[in-house]
Formats: sequence, structure tokens, C-alpha cells
Amino acid sequence: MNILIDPVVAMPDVQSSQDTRRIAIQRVGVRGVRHPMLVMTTDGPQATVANWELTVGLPAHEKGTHMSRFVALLEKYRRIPMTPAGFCQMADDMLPLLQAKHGDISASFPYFMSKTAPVSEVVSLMDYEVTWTARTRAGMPTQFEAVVLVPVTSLCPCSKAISEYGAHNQRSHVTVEIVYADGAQADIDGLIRMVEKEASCELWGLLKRTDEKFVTERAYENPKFVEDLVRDVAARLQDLPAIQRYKVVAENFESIHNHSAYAVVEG
Ligand SMILES: Nc1nc2c(ncn2[C@@H]2O[C@H](COP(=O)(O)OP(=O)(O)OP(=O)(O)O)[C@@H](O)[C@H]2O)c(=O)[nH]1
Repeated sequence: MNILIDPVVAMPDVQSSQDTRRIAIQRVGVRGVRHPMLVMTTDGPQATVANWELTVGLPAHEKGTHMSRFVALLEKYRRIPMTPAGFCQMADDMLPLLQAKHGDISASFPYFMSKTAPVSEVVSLMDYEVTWTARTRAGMPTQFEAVVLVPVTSLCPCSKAISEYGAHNQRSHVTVEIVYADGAQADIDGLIRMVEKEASCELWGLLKRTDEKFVTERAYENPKFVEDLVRDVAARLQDLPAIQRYKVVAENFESIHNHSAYAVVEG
């Protein structure tokens, strides 16, 4: 192998040498990078810590990519409050920086929304798991994808129908994955609120006794199978114009079994 010497630092530059195997690499980069991120919310910028994956395509003739530049990109964007459109811009910036024709950036992070309890109206934060992905290709529109994991309550309709009193209910995770036609139209808060409205009952970080009575009765009046959860969320997603593809996954952590009930809808 013919190793180049970088004249600036007078060191071998193995990454920049030629590769003769004639195999292009679809994705090469860094993953598992824990790094701060500012997310723009309706309450202003929210500081969070994301788990990042940044990759680019590498042509067959190049030996290695410029690994250090991925982290340099994170540093550049560290103080910029991110919107979906800004996240796509960051991915677009990655291509010239890495001298690449296509690349993906993905960030998974805890996301907090301020919620008001249903009766006492006390305010508290509720946390969600969010993943943003931007897929960029030179000369093409950048694709934006979002995944949100929304914890909710589900109450079993069968249990309610057959029992003289009570019905088994549990915490459920509804995970929605969306490919947007245009990242600028992605509304993460709206998506989370929509999922919560389709559950037997939504969750809050802080509830007083008056609220607890409300959520208990609300779930009882609104029973849902795991199938109802995915269908009702999918029906709402079908009405949204900005969505190209979606997947809805619901997992009910059953309180009467030591296993989960599970359903998936893709559209
Ligand atoms: N390409 C590549 N780099 C790796 C790998 N593992 C570690 N690295 C390290 O990535 C660092 C260098 O990143 P580069 O971006 O090539 O650093 P550089 O050549 O000083 O910077 P540039 O001139 O901007 O390319 C070095 O510490 C490499 O050893 C690997 O599997 N592939």
C-alpha cells in the first residue's frame, strides 16, 4: 500500500491512500457518540444529551473516511437550537466536510414536554424518547424521519366487559416512526399529543388525588385493545399530508400476564 505523508503535520495519512479492492462502502462513520444537543421547543431551546450516529458513503478507491470531522460537526452545531429543518441542514453540511456524496445523521434523545394535570392543573414535565434521522444525498431533497416513543395507559375492553368490577390496565408504549415528505413540516409536539389522545388515558409527571380519580375513570370509560391503539393512531396519521410512510407499534405491558401484547401497523 502506498501511504501518503501529510505535509502539514509530517505524518503518514493512511486514510487518504488509495484502496484497490473496488468495494464502495454504503455507511462508515461513528456511532454511540454521547453529545449535548439543543432542541428548539415552543418554550425555547431545551438542553438534552443525544446518542448520535453519523455516517457517509465512501467511494471504492478511498481507504478511509475523515473520522475526526464527524465530531467536529457536532461541536459546530452544539449551541444551535435544532429544528427538524436545522437537523437536515446539519446533514447537508456534513457532505462537503466529509467530501461525501451521501450520508445519514441520527440522534436519539430524551425530550420533555410541559403538561398540565387534568383537574388540579398543576404543571409538570413528561419525558419521551425521540429519534431524528436526516438522510442526505447530493442533488436530492434531504429526507427527515422521526421516531417518538409515547408511554400511555391502556385498559382492556374484554376485561371490562366480563368483570363485575374493575378492568386490568397497564402502561403501554406506542412508538410511531414517520418518514416526512418535508422535514420542515414535522411537528413532534403535535405528534406526541395526538398519540396520547388515542390511548385509554395519557400520562402526566405529577398528579394530585383529584387528577388520579380523573385518569382512573377516564381510562375505564375509554378501553382499548392493543389493536385499537395502533389502528386509532394509524387512522389519524393517514389524515396528515406531510407523511410519506409510517409505522405504529404498540406494546402493552400486561398486568395479568408476565408478557406483553403487541401490534404493528405500517402504511
Ligand atoms: N478512517 C478511520 N479512522 C479511524 C478508525 N479508527 C480510528 N480512526 C481514527 O480517526 C482519527 C483521524 O481522523 P481523521 O479525520 O482522518 O484525522 P486527520 O487526518 O487528522 O484530519 P483530516 O485531515 O481532517 O482528515 C485518527 O485518530 C484515526 O486513527 C477507522 O476505523 N477508520
